[in-house]
Amino acid sequence: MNKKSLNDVWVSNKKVFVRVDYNVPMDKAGNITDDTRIRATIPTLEFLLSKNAAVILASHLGRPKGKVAPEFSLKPVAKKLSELLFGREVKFAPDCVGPEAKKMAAALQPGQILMLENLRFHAEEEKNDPEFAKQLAGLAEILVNDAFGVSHRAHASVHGITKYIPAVSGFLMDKELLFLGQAVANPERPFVAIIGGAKVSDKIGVIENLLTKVDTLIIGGGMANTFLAAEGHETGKSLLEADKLDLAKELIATAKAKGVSLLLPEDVVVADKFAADADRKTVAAGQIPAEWMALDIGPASAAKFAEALKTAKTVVWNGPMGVFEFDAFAVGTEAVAKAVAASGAKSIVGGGDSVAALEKLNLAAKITHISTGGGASLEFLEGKELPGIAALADK
Ligand SMILES: Nc1ncnc2c1ncn2[C@@H]1O[C@H](COP(=O)(O)OP(=O)(O)OP(=O)(O)O)[C@@H](O)[C@H]1O
Ligand SMILES: O=C(O)[C@H](O)COP(=O)(O)O
Repeated sequence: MNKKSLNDVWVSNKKVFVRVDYNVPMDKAGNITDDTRIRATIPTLEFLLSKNAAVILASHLGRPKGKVAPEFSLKPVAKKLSELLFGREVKFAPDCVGPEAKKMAAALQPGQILMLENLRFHAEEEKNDPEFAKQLAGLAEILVNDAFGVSHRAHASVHGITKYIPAVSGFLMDKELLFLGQAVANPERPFVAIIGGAKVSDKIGVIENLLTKVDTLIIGGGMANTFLAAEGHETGKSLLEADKLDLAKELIATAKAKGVSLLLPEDVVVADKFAADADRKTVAAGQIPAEWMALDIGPASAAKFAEALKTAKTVVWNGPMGVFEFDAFAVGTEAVAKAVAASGAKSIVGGGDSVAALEKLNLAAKITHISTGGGASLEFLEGKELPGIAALADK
């Protein structure tokens, strides 16, 4: 990449504004249920602290819509970070701008960490407001952007701020760009992509772009129904996007024209209602009964997909193969998780559900790269320019 990274700049004894994506899931009691995004930034933080930088951390959490909302406070995140740094103090500023934040940032000493309160408590963050961006920039001398997960948003803390202080990527950002970048620009072949999840409409761009790059495209999950219907199959009460049938037909034709092997489910697990305890049976993809709905891929599909993954050298996976939240319909997603892990390919996985399946099966360690980006990794795979990355300083 022709962008400057943390290794290219002098940070010793400097005040460094580190934008992270600590938008982590929490339960109702405010406990962090998955700290992956926090742990993923530790290498950047350890490096900065070892260089005696004064670290000012900023993140958003949730979508508080520009208003102060205590349930979206980053305070529990500061506590968790302190634990992950073996008890090192993480100071906490009650706001990300204003006199208190300014005072605390000014007083911060080399080797200390200060976390600012949720950036999205100010509507100006999402509006990319120049004055707000200037205030954030005023707290530090340089921006280290380690927030890959938010790099598809042109927000003040990742975009506007770079007009006032130089911006470089952190090590997590570097890692994301390296693995995702290599997969789309220079994949070792065969390159197999697995796309699942609820709707085709969410992932049209990704499917279109991947069709120009992959050798095999596997489609599962709810979105597969629209493709099955496009091939003339009856899909009963399954989730179906009738307005995307022509598009699905076009995508099938594009795959054919490009010589991409497009794999759709050949059998599905159908349910008599959308419920964890629904009656279920496995049927051929072409024989979904009128009153039933497909909620998972069947065993023959899982075996077909696993076969394609066996020889893969690069795998990209996003989205579950079925209604993974219900144990009875998580079998297909788990079978794909096992096949991706066993493939020995360079594997890149994004999307909360796919990662959760891998973690449940204790297979996450077998994956080459688990992306911390949801929407950001999808937009990257679509081939879009991400504003947070475009704004980094050129080399
Ligand atoms: N056959 C199906 N019918 C209805 N819903 C389905 C089906 N298969 C999968 N889903 C649903 O798709 C949802 C996930 O789709 P989504 O596109 O959000 O996936 P994702 O990219 O992995 O996103 P996330 O980051 O939230 O995991 C799950 O809630 C799952 O229940
Ligand atoms: O979780 C994410 O994908 C990022 O933190 C971005 O969050 P957003 O979709 O609310 O901008």
